[in-house]
Amino acid sequence: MNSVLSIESLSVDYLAETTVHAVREVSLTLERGEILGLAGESGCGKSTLAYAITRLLKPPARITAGRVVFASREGYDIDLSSLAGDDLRAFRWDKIAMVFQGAMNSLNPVLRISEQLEDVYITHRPELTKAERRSRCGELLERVGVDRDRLRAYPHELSGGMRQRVMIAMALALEPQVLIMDEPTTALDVVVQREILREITRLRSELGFAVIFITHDLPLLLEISDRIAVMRAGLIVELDDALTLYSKPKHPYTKRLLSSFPSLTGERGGFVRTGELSLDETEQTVEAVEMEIQ
Ligand SMILES: Nc1ncnc2c1ncn2[C@@H]1O[C@H](COP(=O)(O)OP(=O)(O)OP(=O)(O)O)[C@@H](O)[C@H]1O
Repeated sequence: MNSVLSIESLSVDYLAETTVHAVREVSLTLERGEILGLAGESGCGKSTLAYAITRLLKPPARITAGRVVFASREGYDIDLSSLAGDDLRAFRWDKIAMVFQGAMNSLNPVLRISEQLEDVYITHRPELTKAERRSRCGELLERVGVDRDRLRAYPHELSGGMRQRVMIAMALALEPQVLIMDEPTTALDVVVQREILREITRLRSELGFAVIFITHDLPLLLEISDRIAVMRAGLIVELDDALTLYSKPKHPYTKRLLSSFPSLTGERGGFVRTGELSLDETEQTVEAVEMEIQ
């Protein structure tokens, strides 16, 4: 096993009027380069887990037990609870980056894309010259499928899909080893969503980072994930490779979740059963939707 992240018996409470046990003794290992899907209905604790991993939780949330350990490529372990302040901020961008659902709306409206991307390098790679920064920003944008001449654009001049790609570019700027994506494409239309997902799976093969991909959209997870964890009421109730989870679900809740997506039981679920992420199939789906739109 070659894991990059170990989550060990992690528990998170919200100390509100009544205490909510949002995450309960969750243990997970993320393998280097894998896409791990995290599925479950609204309120089951997916986002809380993501925030807890990256130590972005704010009161009234509190980690009450457990730890998260990052295994560097160089062979040393970092217990995230030992980091604070600047070290934690640097770690977050450098090693583990996050993309949220509404991320595209967090671009600064009065700054050009180039300035916002360059800022990442000014802060985290101060040794780079201006010319090196410029060229890296151009490469970054092209990597996520956006033309480098869009560097001069302001956020409002880009579509939602493009802005979300810019956010993904920004998350990848320092070549992190783990990318946590919480509903990163939910706000986008289906065609754009498909294109971005394809980009993410391609970049993962190219750059070798691991992904924790969070969504309530189980069919989508079955397509893109190597393994899937099903979460319910703060607990991981089942964790298996995507095909086994689909074809031989063990937990009654997983069965119920699967049966709540008719597309998985009808003909269109066929591609999932092959166990392969077929880009042709994805293409067909995109084409079908494009036809519908016309
Ligand atoms: N600030 C808060 N104060 C109190 N309880 C909270 C707070 N934030 C979340 N919770 C509770 O914690 C539980 C887990 O919420 P969380 O947002 O992590 O779930 P989720 O699976 O990500 O849901 P969604 O898919 O809707 O984002 C829920 O019961 C929620 O009501």
